[in-house]
Amino acid sequence: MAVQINPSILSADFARLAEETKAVEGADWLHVDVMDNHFVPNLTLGVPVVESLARATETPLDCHLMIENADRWAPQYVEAGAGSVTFHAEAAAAPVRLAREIRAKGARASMALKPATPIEPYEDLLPELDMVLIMTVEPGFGGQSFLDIMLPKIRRTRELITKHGLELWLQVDGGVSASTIERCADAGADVFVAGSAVYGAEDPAEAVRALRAQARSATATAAWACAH
Ligand SMILES: O=C(CO)[C@@H](O)[C@H](O)COP(=O)(O)O
Ligand SMILES: [Co+2]
Repeated sequence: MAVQINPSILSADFARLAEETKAVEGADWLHVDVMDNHFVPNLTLGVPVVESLARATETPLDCHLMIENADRWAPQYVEAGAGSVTFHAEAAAAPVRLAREIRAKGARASMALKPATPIEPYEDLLPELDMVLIMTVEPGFGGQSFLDIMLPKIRRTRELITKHGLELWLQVDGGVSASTIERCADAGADVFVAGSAVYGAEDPAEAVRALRAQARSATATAAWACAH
């Protein structure tokens, strides 16, 4: 099973974003946290910055929208150049219509769940998606501690993906580091967002390689992956 490591530029230096994208060359995707100070109590960046980032790097952009009114805004991030757009289930009025619109515009469609939102009500939506994001912290800030009470939700989500024979990716985001990534991989995650663990490291590109190696070896012995 392929694993992917997506550094979050939330932990990068926002005054040097173009250079910071180069510091993680070799990463699978660049994770871009969009926050509107309404859905979460923090404000980051919007469409114009995503347009500039898309021009500045060849690494595809994985935009994580922590914003209200996702139905209105998410398609604009595809137009801005994102290769994957994640909206929050809690912020989308019509998630099926939105996922179809994102795909029709040419990007991967992904849905995120806050820690208190269960996956089960969304089981029937999974075929409409390319990725599910299980938040392993409360969204809003980098550098928080990993919530290991989310591991059962990661396992249940992986079981649903397997049960329906789907190809969708399972992303985890929040507190993912050398000390937590193996538990996430063992539970069923295959796409790992890491902000402080990558940009806080002396050599961010080396941190990406090390996290990938750890995730790969944990996946190799994980029951969910061996059953494939
Ligand atoms: O979406 C978010 C936070 O809301 C994340 O993408 C963080 O940016 C991850 O940062 P670390 O927890 O890895 O430092
Ligand atoms: Co994020």
